[in-house]
Amino acid sequence: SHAWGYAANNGPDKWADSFPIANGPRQSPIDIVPGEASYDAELKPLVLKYDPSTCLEILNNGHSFQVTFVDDTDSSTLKDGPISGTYRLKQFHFHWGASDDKGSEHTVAGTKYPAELHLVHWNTKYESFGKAASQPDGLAVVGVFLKIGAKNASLQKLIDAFESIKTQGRQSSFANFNPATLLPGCLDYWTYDGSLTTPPLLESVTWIVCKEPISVSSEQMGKFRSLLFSAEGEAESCMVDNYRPPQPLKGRSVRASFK
Ligand SMILES: NS(=O)(=O)c1c(F)cccc1F
Ligand SMILES: [Zn+2]
Repeated sequence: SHAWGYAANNGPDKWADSFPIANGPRQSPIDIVPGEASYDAELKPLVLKYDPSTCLEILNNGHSFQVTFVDDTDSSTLKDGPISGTYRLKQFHFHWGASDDKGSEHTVAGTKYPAELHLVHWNTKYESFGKAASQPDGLAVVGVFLKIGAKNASLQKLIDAFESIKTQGRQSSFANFNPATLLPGCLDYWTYDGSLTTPPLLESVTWIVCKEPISVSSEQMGKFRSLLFSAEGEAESCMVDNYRPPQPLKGRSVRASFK
């Protein structure tokens, strides 16, 4: 059945069995090689406008934890950057490792970060996230690397909610969180055409990966690893290593917004 996951029997190396697009021409993530990215002076600065009052809930979906937003108006949007039009924030989530030496999906010249944040936006030229997700210009995901360092007060607000979403399927209300507090100070980015990094792996994502990481303490990473893939009453399985490794570039170019 479609019970995909990150274990040996249902993980990234098995996804092509049920989702053949896994071997498609624009799959994500990729290894970003800064020396091979081409600076594009026509790329605009990102314009992110987030309204904390659109924050709805935090949930454990069995693959990651996710914070979901009300997306029936243009309150929280992404504009400019490499995209045209207006994309609405739908949710953000993370990918991380079992130890601090791995966890990110994108890598930078082979370097893995301990975690990666994804802010998922959909193109309002389509009527919903679901419709947009099947279109080549339907989604725009902003990726932010997490690097071990100082404790991050903004991440701590998410961590403080983990007790209520420990197991798969649990969700709890989560209000007035401003995702802008998770962005690095500098919004220089790399951009390329890619896909969802989890099944159904749809090739509908304009990726926008920030060059500058945000900080997370090692203790905070430990709290990420206290979440469970498993549901209540099932044998406990720690939510770790929920990342897809880099995929073939297949001739795509990666552009840089900075010199
Ligand atoms: N990882 S990702 O950002 O590509 C992603 C999406 F964009 C949308 C849904 C799930 C998901 F995992
Ligand atoms: Zn993701």
